[in-house]
Amino acid sequence: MTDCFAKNIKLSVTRVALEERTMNQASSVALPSLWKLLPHGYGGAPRLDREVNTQSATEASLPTRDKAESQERWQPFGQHVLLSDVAAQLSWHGKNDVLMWSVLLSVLFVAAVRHLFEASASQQESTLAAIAMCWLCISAAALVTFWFTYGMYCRARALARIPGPQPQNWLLGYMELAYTQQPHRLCTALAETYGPIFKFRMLCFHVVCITDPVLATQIMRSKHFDKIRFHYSFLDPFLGGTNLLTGHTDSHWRAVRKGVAPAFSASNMRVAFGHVVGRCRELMRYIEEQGPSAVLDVDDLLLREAMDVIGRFGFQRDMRAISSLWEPESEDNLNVRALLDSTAEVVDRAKIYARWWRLWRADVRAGWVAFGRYKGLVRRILDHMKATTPQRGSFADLLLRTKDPKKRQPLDELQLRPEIAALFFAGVDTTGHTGAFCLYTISQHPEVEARIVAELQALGVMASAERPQARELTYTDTCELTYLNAVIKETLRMYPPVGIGQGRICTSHDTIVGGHLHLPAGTCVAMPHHTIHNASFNWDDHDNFLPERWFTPGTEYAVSEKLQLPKQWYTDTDMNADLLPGQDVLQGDSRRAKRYFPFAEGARSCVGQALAKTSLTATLALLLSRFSFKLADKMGGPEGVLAVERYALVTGPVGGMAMHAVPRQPPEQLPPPCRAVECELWGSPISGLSVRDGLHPTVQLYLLQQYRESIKLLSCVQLLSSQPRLPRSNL
Ligand code: HEM
Repeated sequence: MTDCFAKNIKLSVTRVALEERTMNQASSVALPSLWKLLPHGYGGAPRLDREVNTQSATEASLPTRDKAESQERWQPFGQHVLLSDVAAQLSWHGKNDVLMWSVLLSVLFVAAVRHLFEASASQQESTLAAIAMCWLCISAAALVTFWFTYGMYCRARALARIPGPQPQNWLLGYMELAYTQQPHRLCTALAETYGPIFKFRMLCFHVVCITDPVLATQIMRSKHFDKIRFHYSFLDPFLGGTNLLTGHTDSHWRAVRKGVAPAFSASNMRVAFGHVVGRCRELMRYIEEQGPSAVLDVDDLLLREAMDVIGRFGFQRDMRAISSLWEPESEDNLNVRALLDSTAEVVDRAKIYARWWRLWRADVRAGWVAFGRYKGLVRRILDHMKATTPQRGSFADLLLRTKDPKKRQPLDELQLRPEIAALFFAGVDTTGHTGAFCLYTISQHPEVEARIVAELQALGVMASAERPQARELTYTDTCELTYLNAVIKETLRMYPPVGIGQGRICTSHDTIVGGHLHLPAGTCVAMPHHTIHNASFNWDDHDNFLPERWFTPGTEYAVSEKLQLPKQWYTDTDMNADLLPGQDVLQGDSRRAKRYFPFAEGARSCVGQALAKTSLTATLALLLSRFSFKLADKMGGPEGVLAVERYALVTGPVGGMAMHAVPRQPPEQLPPPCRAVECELWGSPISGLSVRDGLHPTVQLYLLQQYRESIKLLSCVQLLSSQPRLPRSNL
C-alpha cells in the first residue's frame, strides 16, 4: 500500500518541513475572496466575600426580570424563542447560504423584468431593456460560475494523484460521510483502504484527510492553516455569535484565549477538584437511591455532572443539573435537558437543509425551544456575572476583564454571551461522553476494573479488608492514580469525543506539506482523531483496549518504524530526534510528532483540557470506589453499544448508556457515612468540602474569622449514602 501510495503522489521537491509558498499561477486568481464567501487557584480557598450579599437579592429578582425582559421582546413562537434567535439564524443564511441567495436573486430578477415591461412606454423599448438586463445578469452569473468552477478544477487537478473513494453522485460528491451516523469510523475504514493520505469531495469542498502522525502534527501546529469557518459557523446562530471555539485565529480570538486561559491553571484545578467531588457525591447519592436493579443512563448522569462542574467552576453558579434529577418536571430540569439536547438539533440543522423554518414539524419547534432555553440560561449567567463580583481568577472574572482588541473596551454583552455558551458547548458533551465510555470499557474488562480497585485501595481512598476506614480522595491523589489515568487515556484513544477531528484550511496560499504534498489554496484538510488513534498503521494492537500501553514512555509520539510514507518525507522532522539530556517525554516535547490528539494540538488545542482531566479522574475514582458498573441488557452488549455510537459534533451513545450501578459492599459493611458539606453564604456556594463529622475545622475557623459578626450561614448539610437531607441550621 505504501508503494502504491508513493507512486500516486508526485515526488517533486525534497523539502520536508511544512512550507508555504505564494503561487503566481492562475490558481491564485481562481480562488480569491469568492472562496471566503462560499461554502467551504482562584488563589486557594473558595472566597467568601461580602459582595456575595448582593447575590441572593439579584438571583431572586432574576426570574421576574427575565420574564419582564422577554415580554418586552417579540416572541415569534413559544415562550423561549426570541426574535433575536430567529434573526441570528437568518443572518447565518444571509452570509453563507448560496442556494437561498440564488433563489432570492432569481425571484428579484423576474420581478424586475416584469416591472420593466409594465413601466415602459412602448413594447419595443421594454423588450430592449429586458434583453439588456438579461444579458447583464447572465454575464455576471457566468463570470461568478466560471471563477468558482475554475478554482474547483485547479484544485481537482492538483489533488488528482491522491487516492480516495469515488463519489456516487458527481454533483454532490462523497456525501456518505455527511450522512452516516459514524463518519469517524468510515474515515478509519477509508484510511485502511487508501493509506494515510486520501481525498474526497463534498459539494464544492475538496477535502484531504491526513492521518499520518507527522504531517498531522505539522498541520495542527502550523499557523498557516486556520479553522474552516463555514464548518464551525453552523454553531454561531445557536451559540449567539462567533466565539473562542468557532472563530478565526485572529486578534479577537487571541485576546479571548489569552484572557481566559489562566482560569484553567494548575492552581485553579484544586478548586475545580472541590467542585467535582461535591457534584460527584450528590450524583452518588442519587445512584444509591435508585438501587442496583435500576437501569441508569450513566451518559446522562455524567453530562449533568460536567454541566454542574462548569457552572460552578466557571461562573460560581449552580446549574442544578444533578439536583433537578429529583424533580424531573421542574423548570430547571427542562433547561438542563434543553442544553443537553441542543447539540443534536445543531447537527440536524446542518444536515437537513432549511430545517429551521419547517415550523409545522413538532421536532423543529422543540429544537427552537431547546435553543431558546439554552440562550436563556446563558443570559441569566451573564446577568449573574455582572450583578455579582465573580471569584478572582475564575473564567467569569477573566472573561469580564478581557478587552476587545479593536475597540480597546471590555467585551460587550453580545460578545460575552457566545463565549459563555461555547464553554458549556465545548466542555459538557466531551467530558460527559468520555466518562460514559470509560465506565463502559471498564465494565467490559473485569481485569482492568480489578486493577483500578487495587490501586484505589492501595492509596487508601477505598475501603479494603486491611483498611476498612477509607480516607477522603484528595487532589494529589488524582496524580497518583496512574492506572486509572492510563484507562482514561486509552478510552480517549479508542473513543476520542471529537472523532472526526478538526477541519483546517489555508485560503490564501498553496501549501506544501512534508515537502511533497501540494495542497492548493482553498483545500480543506481534515485530521480525524479517531482514524489517527485507531489506524492499524499507527498503532500496535489498535483494536484492543490496553491501558498498559501508556506505561511505556512516549506512547503518544509517532513511531518512526510504523510511518507509511517514503522516508524522504520525514527527513527534516524532529520526530526521530533523541531526547535532549534532562528532557522527559512524559512532560511532553513540543518538537516531536504525535499520534495521539484527543485535545487537538497547537494554538487551537483544547483550552479546558486540565479541567476535563481533573474532572474525569476524580469522578471515576469516586464512582468506582463505591460502585461496580454493569452494562444493562437493553444495550445489547458491545455490538449494541457500537450500533448506538453516533458522531453529533461529539461522539456519544445516542439514547444514552444504560448501566446498573452495583454497590461494592453491602451498606452495613461500609465505613461510617461521610458528609459532603454544601455551604451557602448568601447564595454563593462553597462546595466540595467533605468531612466526616460536621464542618471541616479549617472551614469553621475561616468562617468564624471572616464573618464573626455577620454570618448567617445558610448551611445545608447533605448526608451521603442514603441519609436524608438535614434541615438548614446555623453555625
Ligand atoms: C474529554 C474532554 C474534552 C475533549 C476530548 C476536548 C477536546 C477538544 C478539542 C479536540 C478541541 C479542538 C476543537 C477544534 O479545533 O475543532 C477543543 C477545543 C476547545 N475546548 Fe475542549 N475538550 C474537552 C473538554 C473541554 C472542557 C471541559 C472545556 C471547558 C470547560 C473545553 C473547552 C474548549 C474550548 C473553549 C475549545 C476551543 C479552544 C480554542 O479554539 O481556542 N473542552 N476541545
